[in-house]
Amino acid sequence: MSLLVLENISKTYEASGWFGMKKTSAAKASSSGVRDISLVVEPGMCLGILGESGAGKSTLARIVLGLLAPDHGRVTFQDVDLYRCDRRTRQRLRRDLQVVFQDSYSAVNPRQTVQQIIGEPLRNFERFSAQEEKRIIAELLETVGLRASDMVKTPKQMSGGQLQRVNIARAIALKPKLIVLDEPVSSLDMIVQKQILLHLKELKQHLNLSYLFISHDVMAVHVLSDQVAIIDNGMIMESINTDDLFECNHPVSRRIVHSV
Ligand SMILES: Nc1ncnc2c1ncn2[C@@H]1O[C@H](COP(=O)(O)OP(=O)(O)OP(=O)(O)O)[C@@H](O)[C@H]1O
Repeated sequence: MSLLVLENISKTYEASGWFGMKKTSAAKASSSGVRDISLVVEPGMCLGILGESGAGKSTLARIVLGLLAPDHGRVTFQDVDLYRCDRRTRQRLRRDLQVVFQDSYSAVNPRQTVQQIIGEPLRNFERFSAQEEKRIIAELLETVGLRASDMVKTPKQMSGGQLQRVNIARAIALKPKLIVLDEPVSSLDMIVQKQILLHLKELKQHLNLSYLFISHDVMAVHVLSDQVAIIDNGMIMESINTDDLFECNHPVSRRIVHSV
């Protein structure tokens, strides 16, 4: 069974111009989200979605996360139609479908401690004793390369890279099946980017995770992904094995891949 299947997904944003005036048809076309996207994520696989700014990557991420209903097409996660199931089923699926966003600081409540941040999904979905929860959080911190003693810190006391590790710990806390990584290292410096990408790769193997890795960075996609879908203007231009990424055929794919 495939973990995630997208079939012919399209989403067009309602375009209104300045002061609510209607846009011209050319402007409407340019604000299109995604068009006729089909893709599959198998268990244990990292599918990279590579595209330039405005290509439709975040739109796709929000559709996969159940946050933005597509106009057409179907999203099937663990054999369930994500937009045609009841609320209870969707909530159950939510624990297997986690996300790490680009901006580590805005993804957390600045007033919470690391312990409270990582503990949130545990409290929402499980019923551990306070002691057991603390033990799990300590273990999660060590799994992502931080120290158990970091749990008393607040986001302000951490670097961007450390805080992104906290976000990763929160995302893996419930042992999900799929994590949507929406530009998870783009706001970090090069050395930290590489450390976190390699760590994500290790975690994928050890925890048998699958990733949908959204990025504009061809090198990052190359490090982490098994397969890559190159997206431009809301459409998939080419799907390719990562090993063949630099030999892609489509002229638009070549432009994107060689634009580094
Ligand atoms: N809420 C919205 N209303 C109108 N148009 C939108 C909206 N969100 C996105 N768009 C348009 O849809 C297209 C795809 O945007 P999206 O944010 O998905 O791209 P992206 O690849 O994630 O870009 P970036 O890397 O810059 O975040 C763009 O043309 C964008 O202007």
